[in-house]
Amino acid sequence: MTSAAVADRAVVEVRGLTKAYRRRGSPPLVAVDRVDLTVRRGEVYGFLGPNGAGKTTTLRMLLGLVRPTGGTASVLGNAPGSRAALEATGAMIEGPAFLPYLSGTANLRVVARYAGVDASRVAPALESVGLAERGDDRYASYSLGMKQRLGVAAALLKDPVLVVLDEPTNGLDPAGMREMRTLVRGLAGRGHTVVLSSHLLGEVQEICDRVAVIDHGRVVLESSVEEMRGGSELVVRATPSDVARDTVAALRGVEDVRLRDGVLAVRVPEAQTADVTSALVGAGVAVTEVRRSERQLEDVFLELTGGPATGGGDRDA
Ligand SMILES: Nc1ncnc2c1ncn2[C@@H]1O[C@H](COP(=O)(O)OP(=O)(O)OP(=O)(O)O)[C@@H](O)[C@H]1O
Repeated sequence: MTSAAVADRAVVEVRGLTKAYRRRGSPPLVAVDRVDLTVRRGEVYGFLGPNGAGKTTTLRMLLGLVRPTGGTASVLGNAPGSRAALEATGAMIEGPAFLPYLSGTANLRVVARYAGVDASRVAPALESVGLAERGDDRYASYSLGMKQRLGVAAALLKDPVLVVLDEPTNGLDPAGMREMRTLVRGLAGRGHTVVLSSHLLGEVQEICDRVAVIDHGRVVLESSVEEMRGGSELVVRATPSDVARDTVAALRGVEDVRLRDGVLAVRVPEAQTADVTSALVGAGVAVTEVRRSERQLEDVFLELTGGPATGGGDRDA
């Protein structure tokens, strides 16, 4: 294969991946149902879905920790769990486990020895998660955000092509979340490919390049975050609103106009915003507000699944 072909090859390819758990006296529980995914080199790929959707099970299959009952998965062309796949992959899954009485540095040395990685990798890994100065402090003294970042540092010890992070911001306060987002984007900036799971729409929207939306084990959408938002809309408040709607609908370039609760949502190229305003004024309509609004991932999720994005009354979404 040429080097260009290697660079183009997907880092993760998943086709028809399925995991059914047998249950005594009941039909099997299909945790992951015929999932197709492609993760390209250098992107941050988000796996978005409510609790219990099957995200962790899928990630565990990518790491060779859970055996699929159907379909295929590959990491850089290798079977998950194979030596070649493991060498190319670093992961933080279901919370990092470290020894509380050891320092961050000492903990990473333990992980490095266990993983057969040279101890010289510990310092750069700490550095890349912003913990270089706290490396000598005991793990027990770390904030939750620091603990999570040490988990990412452990995943980076091998300097892997692929970094898999299961709910990396789970439980973090807003400052910790922000640090983790910056860290993840930085990983992609340094050439790593990142696959992460999240049940937080806003987070995925901010960090990821592409997203798979998963619901009840099925991928209901795989696309770029940009495409998923579907471009921006113009929000217009004007009275009388029905005259405003008809005026805007008659304009060239307007793709769609919807009137909801007295507010118009207009799909129109950004360059034509001024045309909308002047047409309304020309029609004698009183305009009180014209602004651009991004379509949120939350709206997309509702459209796709017919339900809210977080199950079980989760904290924020
Ligand atoms: N070892 C197992 N045995 C039986 N059922 C399991 C097992 N692991 C997961 N499941 C079930 O599979 C489904 C998907 O679980 P999974 O943990 O993959 O979801 P998730 O999207 O990661 O959600 P969460 O964020 O809550 O972990 C759930 O219904 C879960 O109860």
